[in-house]
Amino acid sequence: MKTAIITFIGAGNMASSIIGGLLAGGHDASCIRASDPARENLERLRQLGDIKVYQDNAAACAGADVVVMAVKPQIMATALASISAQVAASGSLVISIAAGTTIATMQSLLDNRAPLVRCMPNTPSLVGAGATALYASPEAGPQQRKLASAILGAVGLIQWVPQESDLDAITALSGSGPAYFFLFMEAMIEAACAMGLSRDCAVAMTRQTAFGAARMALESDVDLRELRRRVTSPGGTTERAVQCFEHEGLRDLVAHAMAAARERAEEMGAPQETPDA
Ligand SMILES: NC(=O)C1=CN([C@@H]2O[C@H](COP(=O)(O)OP(=O)(O)OC[C@H]3O[C@@H](n4cnc5c(N)ncnc54)[C@H](O)[C@@H]3O)[C@@H](O)[C@H]2O)C=CC1
Ligand SMILES: O=C(O)[C@@H]1CCC=N1
Repeated sequence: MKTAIITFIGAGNMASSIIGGLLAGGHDASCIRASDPARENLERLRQLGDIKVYQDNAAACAGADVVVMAVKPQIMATALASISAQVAASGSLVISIAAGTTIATMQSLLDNRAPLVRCMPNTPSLVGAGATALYASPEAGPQQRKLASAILGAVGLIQWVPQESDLDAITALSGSGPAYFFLFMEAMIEAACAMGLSRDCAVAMTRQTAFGAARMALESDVDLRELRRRVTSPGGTTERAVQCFEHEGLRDLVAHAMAAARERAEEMGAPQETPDA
């Protein structure tokens, strides 16, 4: 089977991580294209491999098997308009990684029944440890779903979801999730410094603890509750801290914060009201 020609519209952080993953997985660099108005971003991408770079979105899409939309949501309408003719002519699969922009919005902007995949990756894709959920429009066939799996699977775990609205919950979970863990780590570091530890020591110990806990959560054959139980000696220090978290409403707080994130994802996906003339 011939190597798929994949065009990235937008050459920022997420595009660069996915391209890095594709190249590391052996995808032929000459079959990867990226288009961005910012020349310095294209130059940065060229350091990853000998990919083709463009400052003209339409030219970058001609003959592409897949077009990955990796621009900010507010740029999406302009960017899709710039490629709609080429996408229609080539029958390209369009994959969007933008938060909020729905399949219906994209299809209306592309002005055809283009096969589409919408997905929600996260920033750990930058280190090959991403978690991406995907949803396909009915027009996308099995081969195109397989291609999308291969592209996003190059930077970590992938999970197909059965309905588009699931992506809003995924955004609240794994899309925004890295920030929740960073916030918790920041709070631990601040508490440790307040106890008199040096900042360097607090940062090093917090980072390694997060890394070790994440590895155990991924690699252990027991569930999270059992892993937690094994740290918690009866009558000991962990028990005291966990009681404090439970009594002071950590679970409710997490549920509340994730509901707020999902609500925002839904707002971003809602059709924009046009002001009365
Ligand atoms: N940062 C995150 O945690 C996550 C971001 N996303 C989504 O990924 C998308 C990209 O995010 P980043 O890579 O972080 O943004 P970024 O700002 O690093 O990259 C966007 C790129 O688009 C380029 N651009 C602007 N106008 C353009 C146009 N008309 N045509 C082509 N390129 C254009 C910019 O020059 C920039 O290089 C966003 O839609 C975001 O919602 C999805 C999941 C997680
Ligand atoms: O904060 C945001 O809106 C985007 C989507 C998920 C992560 N960053």
